[in-house]
Amino acid sequence: MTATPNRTGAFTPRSLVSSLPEAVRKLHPRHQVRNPVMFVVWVGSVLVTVFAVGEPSVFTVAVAIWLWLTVLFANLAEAVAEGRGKAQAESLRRTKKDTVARRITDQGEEVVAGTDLRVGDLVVVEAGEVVPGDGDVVEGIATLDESAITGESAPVIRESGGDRSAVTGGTTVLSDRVVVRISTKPGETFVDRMIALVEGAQRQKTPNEIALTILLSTLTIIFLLAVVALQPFAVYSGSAQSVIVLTALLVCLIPTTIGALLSAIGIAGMDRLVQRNVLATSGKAVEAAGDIDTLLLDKTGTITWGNRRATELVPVGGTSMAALVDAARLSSLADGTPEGRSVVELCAIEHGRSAVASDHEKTGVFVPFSAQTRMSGIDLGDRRVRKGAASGFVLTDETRRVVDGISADGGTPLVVAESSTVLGVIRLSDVVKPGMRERFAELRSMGIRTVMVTGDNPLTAKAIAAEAGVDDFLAEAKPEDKMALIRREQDGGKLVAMTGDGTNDAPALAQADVGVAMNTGTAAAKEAGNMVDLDSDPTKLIEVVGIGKQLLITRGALTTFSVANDLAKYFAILPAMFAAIYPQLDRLNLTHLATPQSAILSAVIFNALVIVALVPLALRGVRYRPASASALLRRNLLVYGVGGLIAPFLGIWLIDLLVRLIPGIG
Ligand SMILES: Nc1ncnc2c1ncn2[C@@H]1O[C@H](COP(=O)(O)OP(=O)(O)OP(=O)(O)O)[C@@H](O)[C@H]1O
Ligand SMILES: [K+]
Ligand SMILES: [Mg+2]
Repeated sequence: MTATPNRTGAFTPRSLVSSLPEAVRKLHPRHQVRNPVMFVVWVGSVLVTVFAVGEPSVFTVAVAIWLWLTVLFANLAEAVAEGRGKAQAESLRRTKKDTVARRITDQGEEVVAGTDLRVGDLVVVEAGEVVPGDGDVVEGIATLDESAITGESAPVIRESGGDRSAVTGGTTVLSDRVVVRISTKPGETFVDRMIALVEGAQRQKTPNEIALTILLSTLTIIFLLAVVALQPFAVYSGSAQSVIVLTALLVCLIPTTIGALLSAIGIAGMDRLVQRNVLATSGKAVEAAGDIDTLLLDKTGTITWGNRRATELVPVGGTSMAALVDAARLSSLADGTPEGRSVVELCAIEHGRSAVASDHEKTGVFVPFSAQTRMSGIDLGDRRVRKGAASGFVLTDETRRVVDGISADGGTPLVVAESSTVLGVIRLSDVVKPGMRERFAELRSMGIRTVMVTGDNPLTAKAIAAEAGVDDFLAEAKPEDKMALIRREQDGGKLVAMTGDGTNDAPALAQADVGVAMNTGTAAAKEAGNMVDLDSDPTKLIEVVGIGKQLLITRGALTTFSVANDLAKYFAILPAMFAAIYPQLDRLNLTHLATPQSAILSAVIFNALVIVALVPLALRGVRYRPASASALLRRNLLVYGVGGLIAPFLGIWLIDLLVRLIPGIG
């Protein structure tokens, strides 16, 4: 949500220097073979070095040095990108200090090391203590400082029973006392996984990256053949080229720019998510986010604030207000949902009824709310009191009118009934978050369809959908309906994203191409999704889509630039190389490079410097405004394609002005 203090955001030139040792370490061939384009440069560097040692000249030594620098700069790009994650992993490790846990036993409490906890253990955590492991609050409510994980210093509330029950090891309880059931083994906690993730230990090439690598390798082979084929032609015309010149030419022509920056772009994309407190378990998910066609959003808590509160009681069928208040309160006394608690509060504040159950009331059998029945209530003696969605009751015309009236306003009607007699209706009010309409308009301009999914009735859903400006809605949705909707969209060839927090959401989160689980959500939801939002902000999905798009666009733009660049280099260098034999070619030698040697060396230097120059862009991502994919493509081809064609002529010409001053070259 807000900028977080412990996140290393912007690229600084200093990081180029501090990443140098790592870049040197990456010169090892074991690392280089993973990147075919750069491996060719590496082999070329070795070759030229051997020749330079055998027959040292200013030219050969200079070319050898700059070829090694090319490889080093590529390593540097990757090392800088990784360095940011390492800094973060370091700060996370600090939160993993040795904790002690107060484990509950049959005899009472015992103090054990946090590392000795087992899944299912119950531990007590009180104000001032550190949560010893990941788990769910099973008793009590407390405020916690989660800044160790999220970087966000504002306290958060965690409580038993609801969608805000998950706590993370390493965070601190600020007030009150909770009992936590441990849900993960020591060593496999969320922080452990997070460290592995930001360090890139698990990073694998995504399918898109693999496809691009194959394309780049193919280009490399084509250029290799083209350069080799040049030699007979050169020999025939009496100007056989040296291995050094041919190698230099090859390096200039193969797509080194994108080859060098590809992995940094991917790492930086993950990193941009981390900076926004989203952890992706795979780079594939980040890419999928950039291609999303359909976005599923919950109504309550995502589009609306989610603190849905009872605001009014409407008796029907001649029922007295007192009788309705009595039944509404009774049905909610043991209902721990925010909705249930707000009903009890309304009865207490506006109707003077006690907010706690009497001893007699405590003997009732509570019927908890479930998303399946959409109902909750109590059986007390021979009284059967229920409240819930209107669809679960038989309504008179009068009640139907009240229910529809509340729904049409965007409120949620809860019908209250005793035995089979409807007594009245509770109005639950919720407010659409500000700025939603603009966000959905933004998504629409990117070509993304938004669908609001809610358990609420169609009328309420329609009213809220219209107010918020979503494209479509699905009402009276049970959890399995979400999954069915996702399947339907996917069968139509669409990529689908959704957010969720409940165990109920887990199947749908797993089915979605991008499933963002809330950090407060249940362990099942977090396992099922491929991203976790530490801020538990369901609208974060919109930013995630933006980051995914930016990743794809950055990669596309730099690929375009790289290939255009290589083509331009061909026309910048060749005329200079052959000008001596074919004077007519000199007319093509637009930039009037001094000598063939200075032309070659300038091109190699330019080729290497372009990599460093583009590191900030690769890490930051190209600037991105919401627009349709085709508009973005057009703009990118124009800016990066044309820019890529012009840059080498300018750059090589400028470098040549300096290089020609070197004795033995100019
Ligand atoms: N505590 C409760 N007791 C009885 N009925 C409830 C309670 N809470 C919600 N309901 C009813 O059940 C319906 C479905 O609730 P559910 O939580 O499945 O979806 P929702 O919160 O309306 O939508 P969303 O999927 O956006 O969270 C609600 O619209 C409401 O009519
Ligand atoms: K190149
Ligand atoms: Mg709900």
